[in-house]
Amino acid sequence: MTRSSAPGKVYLFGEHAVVYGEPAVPCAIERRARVGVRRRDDGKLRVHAEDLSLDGFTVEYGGSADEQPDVDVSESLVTAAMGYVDGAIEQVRDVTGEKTVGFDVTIESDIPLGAGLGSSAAVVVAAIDAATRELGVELEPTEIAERAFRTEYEVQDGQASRADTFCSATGGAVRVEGDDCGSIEAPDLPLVIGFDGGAGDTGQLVAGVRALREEYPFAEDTVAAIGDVVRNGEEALEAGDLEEVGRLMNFNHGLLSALGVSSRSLDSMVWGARDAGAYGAKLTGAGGGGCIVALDPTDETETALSYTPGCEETFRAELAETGVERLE
Ligand SMILES: Nc1ncnc2c1ncn2[C@@H]1O[C@H](COP(=O)(O)OP(=O)(O)OP(=O)(O)O)[C@@H](O)[C@H]1O
Ligand SMILES: C[C@@](O)(CCO)CC(=O)[O-]
Ligand SMILES: [Mg+2]
Repeated sequence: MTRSSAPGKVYLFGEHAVVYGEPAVPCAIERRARVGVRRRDDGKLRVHAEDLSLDGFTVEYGGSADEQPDVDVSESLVTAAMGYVDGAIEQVRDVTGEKTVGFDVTIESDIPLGAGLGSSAAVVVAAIDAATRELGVELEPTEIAERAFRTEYEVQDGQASRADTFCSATGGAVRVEGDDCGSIEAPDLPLVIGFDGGAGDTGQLVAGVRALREEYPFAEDTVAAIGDVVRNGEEALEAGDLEEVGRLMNFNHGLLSALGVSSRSLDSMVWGARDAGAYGAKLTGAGGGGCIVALDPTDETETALSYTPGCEETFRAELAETGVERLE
């Protein structure tokens, strides 16, 4: 068994707009997905996902596409989970040249699914690293990031940025603009997360923004305005000016809301954090439901969020300095 882990992330700035070439600044956090793999020579893929339903589930299939997995959980859950794992294994087969190899795959994760914390990227990055190493191939984090991006790109129907996968593979705070990806220095960030217990489907939310951009020219301007906010945010980060970073996060949330990707519970958590004195707060990731991220060095935001209707869980997030990590 070869195992790797990879972290989730929050966006300080720039989700959605990054899909259209604007810059974004995501930041890896200490919540990880761990993926263990063992080679199989019958070409089959057997996936055990501990956290995908209450009791987890196992699905085994292989060979031809008409061979349906035999499991007793909903088909949509299986399809969703298999898309990412399948895509990751396809990349592994491609890069190692072992076109017909199969795997037993076990996924454990403490990143909530579809909540804007990059669970999909973490699973794909950890799976690619573990499965290539199981076959005796060691990839650099940047190569893993590139392969993981291709997987997200396919699952999200040809609309994805490199931000989540690069951040998960390399760790730390990063800046992504098109195919230009790099690490940046960030000041100590007092990150507080609020989670509404819900989820959004990244592919669908990205498609919604795309439709809006096609229908209204000013939605294109909204996306460009997010780019301006990000560039200002980078300067504020460089200057270590957390108050300004917070103000720009607020601005960014308003623009995401205009693009239709916020929700009642996300807005109410954002306002809960602001009222508690956070420097700023915004939704993180694709939106639709899931998590907000706020900046607050005091305990006030966490306390306020724990009483905010719609907030199910609140916790402080630490920056993950390490991206993909080899466990054994
Ligand atoms: N623990 C897990 N086990 C199996 N599959 C998982 C797990 N965590 C995430 N996934 C896969 O990732 C999908 C969620 O990815 P999606 O991109 O919609 O949300 P996210 O990555 O959590 O949030 P965002 O992209 O907004 O940051 C799940 O439907 C599932 O296919
Ligand atoms: C919404 C989005 O910008 C971030 C999802 O975490 C999509 C992407 O970058 O691929
Ligand atoms: Mg995702």
